[in-house]
Amino acid sequence: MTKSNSFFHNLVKPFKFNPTKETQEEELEKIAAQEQKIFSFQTLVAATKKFHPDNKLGQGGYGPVFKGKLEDGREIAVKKLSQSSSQGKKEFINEAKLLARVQHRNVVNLLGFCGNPEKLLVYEYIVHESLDKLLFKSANREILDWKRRYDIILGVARGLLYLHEDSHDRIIHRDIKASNILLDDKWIPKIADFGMARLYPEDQSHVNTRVAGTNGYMAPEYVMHGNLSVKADVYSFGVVVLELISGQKNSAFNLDPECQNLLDWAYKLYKKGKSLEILESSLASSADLDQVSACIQIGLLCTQSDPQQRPTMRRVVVMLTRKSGALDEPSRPGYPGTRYRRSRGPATSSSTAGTSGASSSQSSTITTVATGSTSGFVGSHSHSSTTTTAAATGTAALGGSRSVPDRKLERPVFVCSTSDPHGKRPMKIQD
Ligand SMILES: Nc1ncnc2c1ncn2[C@@H]1O[C@H](COP(=O)(O)OP(=O)(O)OP(=O)(O)O)[C@@H](O)[C@H]1O
Repeated sequence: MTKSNSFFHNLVKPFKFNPTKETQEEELEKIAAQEQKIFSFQTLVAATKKFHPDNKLGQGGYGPVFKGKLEDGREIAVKKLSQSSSQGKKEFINEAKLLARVQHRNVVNLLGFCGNPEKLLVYEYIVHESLDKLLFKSANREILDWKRRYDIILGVARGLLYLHEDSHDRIIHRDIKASNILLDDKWIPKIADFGMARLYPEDQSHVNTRVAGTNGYMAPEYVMHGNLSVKADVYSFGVVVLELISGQKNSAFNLDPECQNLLDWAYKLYKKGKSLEILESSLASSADLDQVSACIQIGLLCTQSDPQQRPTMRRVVVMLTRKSGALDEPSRPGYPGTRYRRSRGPATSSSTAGTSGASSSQSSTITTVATGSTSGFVGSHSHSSTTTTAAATGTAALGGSRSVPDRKLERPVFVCSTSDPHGKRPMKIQD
């Protein structure tokens, strides 16, 4: 049955089977709610057994996530947005409706939402949950053999390409990392948390506490200058690629004391022609070594210091899927604290797309930082729980490192206050 047919069927059904006027109206309301993806609070309370702690899947920066089951049997994940946002109910619903239209095989499906009395988002439940749990916290990581890891790399690349170029409202994710990649029953990766900040805009007064990304995944130009573009996502994607290949977490890397982090290590080995040494040993039997070395090179291309040199996601997908052909030589990876030199030549069309607000933000945001304030970042293995914030006025900028007990701020964060008063609010890409 087509969608419009099913809508018509639903519309006439109550008149057929429910004789009283009240019930007809109730039914119609229900249908309208269904079509608009609005869930009642009671439905979600019942589905999660009153948000029972046993049903808690995890705690993210925006609030806890609970597993639930709807009356029709569908399993759901309900994200409870914590209360501190001043966003009105109407705006929330508008934004949620917009995001509900974002649909792609590699992006988590937002089933709907509830705006009152609490703000809740309802997602399809993804069986294998997040990649970080399997990759970094599980004794069962061999389950992710090379084929699965390669498919995850390709799927995430396609999902990001969709968000950047093909969705109705093109989106920069800003927080691509292993815990925001969920794996379904067929191990298909789904990007989660896209557009979260659209639903959760920050008050000006909260701007210096807004989570803007996660240590180890944030591109240097974003951390140091507040320059946000699609290339920041490309960078984070590159980190995830190298993490998937090595089984090492970039922000907790400690295998080689001479290397600051995983990227540094991968690049060093690459330059010596030994890049395959980063491959996790459990993958040795399942790996296609040509594919692995191509993926390492792509990971390094994505994490290059100069955002203009990084490929677009479209180019990444092409590189991942073509059978042969030489790849570009990656230059040194960047990470917060390193300086990068902009390439002098004209920007390619791909690299300029989406550099929203970059130039205007640069001067006022963090001139002091740009000259190399590095505290809290270099040597990420020794700073994995450092939090970095910029003052709302934009004067203190980087360098202030502190540990904050609040889960929301547990991770190192940076807020580019001048360029982006809404903190993590995802940017629409300029056409
Ligand atoms: N749709 C889903 N299906 C299954 N599990 C989910 C789903 N959404 C979230 N989870 C689980 O809930 C946990 C918390 O998710 P959430 O996205 O809120 O936080 P996070 O990504 O860990 O951190 P942050 O919000 O700080 O980025 C995830 O790690 C994941 O395991």
